[in-house]
Amino acid sequence: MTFVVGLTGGIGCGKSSASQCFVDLGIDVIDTDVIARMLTKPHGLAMSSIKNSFGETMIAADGSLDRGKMRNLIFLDNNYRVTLEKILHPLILTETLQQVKKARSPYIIIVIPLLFETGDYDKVIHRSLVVDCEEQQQILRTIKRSKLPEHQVKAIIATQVSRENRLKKADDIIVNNQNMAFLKEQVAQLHKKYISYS
Ligand SMILES: Nc1ncnc2c1ncn2[C@@H]1O[C@H](COP(=O)(O)OP(=O)(O)OP(=O)(O)O)[C@@H](O)[C@H]1O
Repeated sequence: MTFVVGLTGGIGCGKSSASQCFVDLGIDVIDTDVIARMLTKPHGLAMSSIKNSFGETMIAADGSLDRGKMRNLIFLDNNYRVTLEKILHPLILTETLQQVKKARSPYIIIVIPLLFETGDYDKVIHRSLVVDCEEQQQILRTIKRSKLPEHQVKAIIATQVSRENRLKKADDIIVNNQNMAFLKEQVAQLHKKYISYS
């Protein structure tokens, strides 16, 4: 069985940046956010269930999920979040497991933003890796990249597991509080370690 590392971290902490560093080292990276987007494209596997549960109002003109509208809706009422997650999470897990089977690198990284929130991947991963930075930096990076307003970024952070708990649960931590070179250096060290485990 291939050695599997679950990479997580709060919004904007640098999960995509860190996972790109692993890709550059030849490692297969499976990104559950990419899978979620694939499932909610026009004709995506999740779209008929989303239409049944939420109606046409959540569907954009091209037939994909209207992510902005859905984001607003699930902030309004947590029941909507639960409904959406009940549709998406099993489909994401199934697709992830299929991609794990196809992966060929010495070990695999799965990017799972909600790794510690869901527990869905406890039996899939051998080790957890948290990409961490200070909350202020996290907020600035997220605003810069997503153009979401600060209050919405803070609201998203509040729905995620706390930084303290995430760090407690981490097997490995990337301290992403400097530049890209510092991030790459830490990924290179972890790469050596994971190769030795695989
Ligand atoms: N070490 C770094 N140096 C400079 N910029 C960085 C660094 N790490 C991340 N960033 C920038 O911060 C922003 C957020 O990073 P990234 O997209 O990797 O985070 P993420 O955790 O994947 O975010 P999300 O949870 O929203 O998907 C991006 O614009 C990225 O370029």
